[in-house]
Amino acid sequence: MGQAFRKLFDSFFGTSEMRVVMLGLDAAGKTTILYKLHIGEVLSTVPTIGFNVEKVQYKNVMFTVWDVGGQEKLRPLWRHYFNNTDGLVCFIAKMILICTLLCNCSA
Ligand SMILES: Nc1nc2c(ncn2[C@@H]2O[C@H](COP(=O)(O)OP(=O)(O)OP(=O)(O)O)[C@@H](O)[C@H]2O)c(=O)[nH]1
Ligand SMILES: [Mg+2]
Repeated sequence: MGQAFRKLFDSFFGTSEMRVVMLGLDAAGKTTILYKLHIGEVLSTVPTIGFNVEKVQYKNVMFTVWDVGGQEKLRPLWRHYFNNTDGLVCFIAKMILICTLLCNCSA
C-alpha cells in the first residue's frame, strides 16, 4: 500500500520508476523493440540467451525494461523475473499484449 501511494505521489510531483518485463516466444521482436525504445534505432539482433535490461525514460517515468530470452529451454526461467514487476508486456507472434500495469506482482 505504501509503495502504491509513493508511486502515485511520484507520478504527480517527480520522476517515478517502473520495472517492466517483456516476455514472449523467440523471434517475436522483444530485443528489437527494447533497443528501438532505448536508442531509437532498429538494430540487428541475435537470439537472447538470458536477458537484456535497459532504462528508458518517458516523460516523468523511468522504465527499467527487462527483455527475457524466449527460446523454449529458457521459458522455465521466466517466473524468476516477476518479482517487484510493475508491468508485463507479452509478445504473441508479432502482436503485443500489455497484460498488467502497476500490479506489483510478487509471485
Ligand atoms: N518483419 C519484422 N521483423 C521483425 C520485427 N521485429 C523483429 N523482427 C526481426 O525478427 C528477428 C528476431 O527479433 P528479436 O528482436 O531478436 O526477437 P526476440 O523476441 O528478442 O527473440 P529471442 O531473443 O530469441 O527471445 C530479427 O531478425 C528481427 O529483425 C517486426 O516487427 N517485423
Ligand atoms: Mg531477444
